[in-house]
Amino acid sequence: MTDERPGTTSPPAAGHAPVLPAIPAETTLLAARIRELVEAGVHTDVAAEDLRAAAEHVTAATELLRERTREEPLLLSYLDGNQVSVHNPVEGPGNPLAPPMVGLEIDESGATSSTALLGAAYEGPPGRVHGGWVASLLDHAVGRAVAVAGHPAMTVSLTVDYRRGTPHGVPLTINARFTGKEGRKVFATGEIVADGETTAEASAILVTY
Ligand SMILES: CCCCC/C=C\C/C=C\C/C=C\C/C=C\CCCC(=O)SCCNC(=O)CCNC(=O)[C@H](O)C(C)(C)COP(=O)(O)OP(=O)(O)OC[C@H]1O[C@@H](n2cnc3c(N)ncnc32)[C@H](O)[C@@H]1OP(=O)(O)O
Repeated sequence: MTDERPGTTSPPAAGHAPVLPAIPAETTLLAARIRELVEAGVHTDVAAEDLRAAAEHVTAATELLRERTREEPLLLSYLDGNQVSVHNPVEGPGNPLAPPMVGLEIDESGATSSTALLGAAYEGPPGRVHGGWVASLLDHAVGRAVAVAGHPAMTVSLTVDYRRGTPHGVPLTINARFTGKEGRKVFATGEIVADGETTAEASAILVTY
């Protein structure tokens, strides 16, 4: 498929996702606006006629976006400079589902750290982030950590200990590190810290591909 959007690379060779020199600002902008829409949608208390009017605006936007679509799997569509899909659902700046997880600090021991701020749309228990999303953040973080360590792999086992509620609306720090390798099995741990307290910990087994 040929892509004629400005700022994108030429079409992908088979099996290789093109790397964007820079993610088009409009891609990030649209995802950010949709995130705001979702957050407004779960908080709103406007009258029924206003809900209906808003729904019509959203329908118009959806129809505009559907005018031209891509067919290839999202992970293989575009990668950013860090080799993560622009549309990854955890950190993809172009995916409104992604909170997104941002930044990737790597210390001298290889431990990784990123941040995320999840709004009320991610609520599970009252005032707290849904446990599935807590696990998603940790799954992604351990995947990132083993890739950074030179062993890209897929998670086959993820054990999450929910120590205390992970608050929404509060910046979260997500730490992860590669801890070892045995044949194709790669081991990693992760944790989420909010307000200086660890809210969840994970240990993971991943398998190289
Ligand atoms: C997916 C990425 C593609 C390309 C990405 C490109 C660039 C990426 C760069 C950086 C990445 C950065 C961040 C990552 C971000 C996003 C990626 C998405 C991450 C996920 O979202 S990921 C969560 C979901 N994940 C899955 O969707 C996996 C489903 N799964 C499978 O697709 C198969 O499972 C497979 C193919 C992985 C292995 O299958 P297989 O047939 O090749 O291997 P096999 O079964 O033989 O296992 C080999 C050894 O692992 C042991 N083993 C297996 N399972 C175990 C378990 N549960 N517990 C303990 N040990 C286990 C066996 O006992 C054996 O051990 P031993 O060698 O000692 O005998």
